[in-house]
Amino acid sequence: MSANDSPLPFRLAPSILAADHSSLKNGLEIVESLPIEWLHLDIMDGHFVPNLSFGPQTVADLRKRNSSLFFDTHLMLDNPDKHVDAFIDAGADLISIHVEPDYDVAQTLDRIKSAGRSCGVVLNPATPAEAALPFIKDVDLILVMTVWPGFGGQSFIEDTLPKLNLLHSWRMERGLAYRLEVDGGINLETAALCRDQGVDTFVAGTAFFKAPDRAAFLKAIEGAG
Ligand SMILES: O=C(CO)[C@@H](O)[C@H](O)COP(=O)(O)O
Repeated sequence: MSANDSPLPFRLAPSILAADHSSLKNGLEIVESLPIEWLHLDIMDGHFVPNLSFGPQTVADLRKRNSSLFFDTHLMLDNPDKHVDAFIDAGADLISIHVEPDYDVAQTLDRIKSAGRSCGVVLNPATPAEAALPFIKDVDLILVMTVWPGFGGQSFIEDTLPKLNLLHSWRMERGLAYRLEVDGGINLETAALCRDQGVDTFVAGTAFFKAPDRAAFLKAIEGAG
């Protein structure tokens, strides 16, 4: 075990954004066919990020399929406070909200927790780790974007690695148990770089859904690093 090993078990969260949107049910079943606990759901508003994806109805419909997957829901919205209740009602297990827009982040995290759901904060590539500091005692997860959010299939930004290291050392020093998650350009090589910084939770869209052998990919990424 290296000094940078996470205290938490590995999780792969395939991003359903990279699945065929004419049948997200099929995407869900692909993930369920493997020993994977988490599913990542990317919600984009076309304002905070330059793309649109899907909304609470889609999350609710996927939830209705009686999936036991943990719905790791990433809100890329200008006004997460206005929409968070809809995602709670839709059955999201964890809701992560960005710290960059102008709204009451602490109050919105409280709403998520009061509904009995897990909560997280998200940092864009240029947002310093310090922006998460006011919330680190209250969150279950910190998500570091390793690409600019909005689109799948982008290249990993290596400048984010020191931020991961800092967020990992803060949780170790303070005895905190938040997960450290990365999202964007994650493949076997970049996952290993992140694992070296203490990351335990890996979102993968393209690398997972386009893998010729997804079971082999899962095994390899679990051992990466
Ligand atoms: O949130 C986002 C993009 O904004 C991500 O979840 C991407 O969907 C990850 O896709 P890949 O980079 O793995 O293709």
